[in-house]
Amino acid sequence: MTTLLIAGGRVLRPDLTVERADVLVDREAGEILAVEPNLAADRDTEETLSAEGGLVVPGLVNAHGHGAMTLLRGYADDKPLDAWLQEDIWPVEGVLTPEDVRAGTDLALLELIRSGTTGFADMYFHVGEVAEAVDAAGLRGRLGHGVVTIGKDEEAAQADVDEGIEMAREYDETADGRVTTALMPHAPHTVGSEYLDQLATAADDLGVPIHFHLNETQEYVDAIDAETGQRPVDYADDHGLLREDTWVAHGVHLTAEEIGTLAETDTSVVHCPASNMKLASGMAPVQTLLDAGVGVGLGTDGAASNNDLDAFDEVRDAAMLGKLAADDAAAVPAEAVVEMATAGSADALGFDSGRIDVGANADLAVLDLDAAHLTPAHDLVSHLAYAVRGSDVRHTVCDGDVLMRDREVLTLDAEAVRRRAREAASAAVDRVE
Ligand SMILES: N[C@@H](CCSC[C@H]1O[C@@H](n2cnc3c(=O)[nH]cnc32)[C@H](O)[C@@H]1O)C(=O)O
Ligand SMILES: [Zn+2]
Repeated sequence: MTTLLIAGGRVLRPDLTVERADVLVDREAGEILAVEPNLAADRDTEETLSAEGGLVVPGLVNAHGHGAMTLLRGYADDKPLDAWLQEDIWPVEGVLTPEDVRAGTDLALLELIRSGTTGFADMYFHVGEVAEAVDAAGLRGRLGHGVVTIGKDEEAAQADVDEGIEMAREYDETADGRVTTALMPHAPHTVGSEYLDQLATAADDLGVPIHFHLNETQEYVDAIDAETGQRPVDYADDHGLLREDTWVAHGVHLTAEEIGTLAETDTSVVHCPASNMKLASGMAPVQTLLDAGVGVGLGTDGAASNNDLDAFDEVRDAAMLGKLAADDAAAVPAEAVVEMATAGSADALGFDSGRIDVGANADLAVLDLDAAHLTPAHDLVSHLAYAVRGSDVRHTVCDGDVLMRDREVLTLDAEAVRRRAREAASAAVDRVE
């Protein structure tokens, strides 16, 4: 066994207390071996990371996004969801090559590592490229092909469903278990009902979870109502999409009955506050979801509706918007948002991560607390919720491997990644214009 020691700092524990402790990691198993004060390096210790003056936190988990949309960051802003997708985003996505998706995903992974995110969910296409990128960059990803059948003839629709199933089969449990998959119908109204049934059956066959956009805008809710006369949650439930391992994105426009059904079926909801604000989709009832016992995680959504992948921004936005939505400054407190971005998102994705504890995945980040905007330090959980930024991350570790040391990313050539993404983005835009 070889070990990695993270020494000299304070540690955020699963109960959100902070203690002085070192963290010892089994590199081969990718697991945390010990969390105790004064652990010394021994002959098994290959590497020591300094956490002096810092705080060791679980690597954040970004539970909803579209990685390669980094290529479209700043390409089209200030529009509502439907117009933005149909007029701007989908035309460019239509010309993206597998190499483009690789370049955009690499850029996303670079940004995630640099801001202390170690686990994420990705709904996109050319999933083979995404899986290879995640394997090489060293993060943990739950990946899927976003299936859309609306507006396609039967052959094309079936081909998209088949691709979703094939990708989930091919890449599940690859990259030493860091890459897992899910079946990802884009949304209840963009995938035909017979195809939803096929995907639900495939999820049983393959033993993988289901993920989709749910009740993101009033228009999305109205589309299902017009088609079926049902609320989308009932419709999704009738098609067997709501399960203990299902996680849905957004959940902005939900009735009390729908929230009850999500709780009963153990479906997790991933809140994406920045995307919801930017597209004016609405305010998710986050405190009501928490009160109902629904598992809640956090996501950035794609970089084109955010416009960055810094999960610490999302944590702060979730607390702010949660209070506004509940009209109550005590709603969605600091502890709740920190929990959502760590254990909440990890649980939603089925990762044994999101907690610094013996036996958990060694997915963690070390934050530098030595900064003007983090002074003084009355309460570090408050800082995590309201003041820390992704740029405060000093080291990032996933599965026992160091992905960033002293702000130098070790698994990606940052310069080359940015150059390739710039080139891919401008060539793609040139092809549509
Ligand atoms: N196979 C599909 C692609 C689906 S990937 C997932 C899709 O979700 C889109 N997307 C990004 N953000 C959002 C959102 O907030 N709501 C709904 N869709 C989104 C994204 O642009 C991407 O096209 C096709 O051929 O069109
Ligand atoms: Zn999305």
